[in-house]
Amino acid sequence: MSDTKTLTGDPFIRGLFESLLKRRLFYTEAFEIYRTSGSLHSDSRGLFDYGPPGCALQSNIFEVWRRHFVLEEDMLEVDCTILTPEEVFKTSGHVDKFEDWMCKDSKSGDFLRANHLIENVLEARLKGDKTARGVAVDDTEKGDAKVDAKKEKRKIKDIKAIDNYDGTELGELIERLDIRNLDGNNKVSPPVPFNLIFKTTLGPNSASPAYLRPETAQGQFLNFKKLLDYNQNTMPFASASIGKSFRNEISPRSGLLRVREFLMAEIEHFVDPEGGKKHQRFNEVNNIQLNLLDRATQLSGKTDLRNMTLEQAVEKKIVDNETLGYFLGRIYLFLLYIGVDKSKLRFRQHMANEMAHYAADCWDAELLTSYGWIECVGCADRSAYDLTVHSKKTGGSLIVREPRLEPLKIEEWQVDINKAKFGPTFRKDEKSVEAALQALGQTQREELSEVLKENGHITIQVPGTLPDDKIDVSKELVSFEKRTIVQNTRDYTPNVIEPSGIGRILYSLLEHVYWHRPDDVARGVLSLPLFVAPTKVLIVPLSNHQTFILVIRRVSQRLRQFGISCRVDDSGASIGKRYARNDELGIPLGITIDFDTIKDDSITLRERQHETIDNQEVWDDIFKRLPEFISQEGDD
Ligand SMILES: Nc1ncnc2c1ncn2[C@@H]1O[C@H](COP(=O)(O)OP(=O)(O)OP(=O)(O)O)[C@@H](O)[C@H]1O
Repeated sequence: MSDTKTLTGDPFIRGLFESLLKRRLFYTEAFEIYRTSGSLHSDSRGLFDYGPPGCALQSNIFEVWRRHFVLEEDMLEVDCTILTPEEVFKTSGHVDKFEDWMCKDSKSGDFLRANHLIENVLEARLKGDKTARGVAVDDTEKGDAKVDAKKEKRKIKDIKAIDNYDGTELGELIERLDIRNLDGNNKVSPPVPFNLIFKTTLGPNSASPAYLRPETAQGQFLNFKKLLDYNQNTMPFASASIGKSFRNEISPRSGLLRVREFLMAEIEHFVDPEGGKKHQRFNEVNNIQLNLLDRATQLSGKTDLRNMTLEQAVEKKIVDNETLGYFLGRIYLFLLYIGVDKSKLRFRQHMANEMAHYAADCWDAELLTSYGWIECVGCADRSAYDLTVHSKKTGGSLIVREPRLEPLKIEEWQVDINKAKFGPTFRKDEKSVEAALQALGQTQREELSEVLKENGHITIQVPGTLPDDKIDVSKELVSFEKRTIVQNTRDYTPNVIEPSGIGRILYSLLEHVYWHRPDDVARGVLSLPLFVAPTKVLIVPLSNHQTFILVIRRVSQRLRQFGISCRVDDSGASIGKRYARNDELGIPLGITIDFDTIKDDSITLRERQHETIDNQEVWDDIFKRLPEFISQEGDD
């Protein structure tokens, strides 16, 4: 657990905070009554239900996300299917590579994610936690093992090298440092790979394997051509999607931060790879100052943040390009808008070994929580990888064709096929042989034309042909010739910049806005900004007399007509108590209905904190009209 502070500088106590969220039904563990009855296996963890304030908060955050990104940037929103046939995830690489390394506790049978286990044990050892000491460490007491733990921890935690360790490397560390399960100090098995995607089948005959998507991105890539047409063939453009994703996390132990079913909001911004990936609106964010933890700093083993403007970061090539920089700026503005604490936000660049091999650059917006710095939004330059692999696999065109301002003349080696003889010679293999010839690069074509001249035939690789995937093609069937080609159009596969995240933001935001009054530690306050607060107004009547009931009904109806959510607390508790109780729900405004209200329609309006309210004019207008809401005249 990381030692974080609340808004008021008090130590953050996770137990109290989580009890508030559960007590006020922000969320609850799914199937809880089955779990408490003992009839569920512990493997069913990592699944949660949101209650009324959790749902409202989530949908308000989405609403802001939609307005901030989709509407503001004119993005093309899609809602793609979750169930995905195996072919798609085989091509994208998820079936083979979407894996984490897993160990098993030799006694309890618990499964543990190997890299997290090592990180947690080393961190605990460095804090002097005796239960985290394996036998080897006990033997050497303060000696080498502690030094080892320090050295390894720095390498692993700060340089994030461990994210790319393979099973052998993780196994070697576990063995050498005698890493054991923190829960019970039992030895663990050597790590084995575990694929995180949930498998199922489509249709009754189970012959069509499918998966629940672990990200929303692939659906957006597969619809690229249609979206480009919809966008009247204009580049650049972005698609966006909000929806559920599923990952069979090995050990979902960090509450809402690591769950098996979560909401994802992903943007795929398609951009021309030529011209330095400039962004037309970069000037709108270039002065934003970000706290960056760049690759070079991490390589030197440090975690100092570099504060600089986005303009400087892109100029110095710390951030690879303007488009990536633009989205970092937009993510920053979004996070601050919904109430994230600026001092607990940093942007961390991925180390080369953390990124997918095709990624050009990648940054995570990380939020400081009691679980440490948590990746909440990833922002990656995925290059042209996904569109290229899907296009290669299916033959479908996922490219942009643009008219050239000036026709381009180029000399190119062409493949000429003698159609009349080709078919009868290769029969069923005709298409594959032709495809293999057309797939030859310029240099290969030039070399093979020489071979053809000398030997009268060439041998080429054609996958799937007998006996050994190799085919002889004679000079009667094919020839190579260099010709000048005039190109009036330009074809290219766009690169993709992808900001992705959302589920983890909700929990981290709640940690950031949580605090308690000095005299009431058990009762917390959630200082959520007005626009994301689940309920906007608390109505507190001073009496339960019939005349009050009518006024309360009228006020709450009027507020709802305006789309303003409200909640009435007409319990007998004191006003102060009632406000304090509802501060736990993050309600920013309160209306007290008192005896003056009955007499002259006046009300007392309470603002939880004298904070600046976003969109001040709208609220000024509402405040001005509040008396009107409660006046008799407007009564139906
Ligand atoms: N198990 C999860 N629970 C909640 N949100 C998640 C989970 N896994 C990923 N996310 C969210 O999806 C975003 C993109 O996922 P990405 O694939 O980059 O995560 P990751 O690097 O695999 O995460 P980790 O290494 O922590 O497992 C993350 O920034 C995070 O907001």
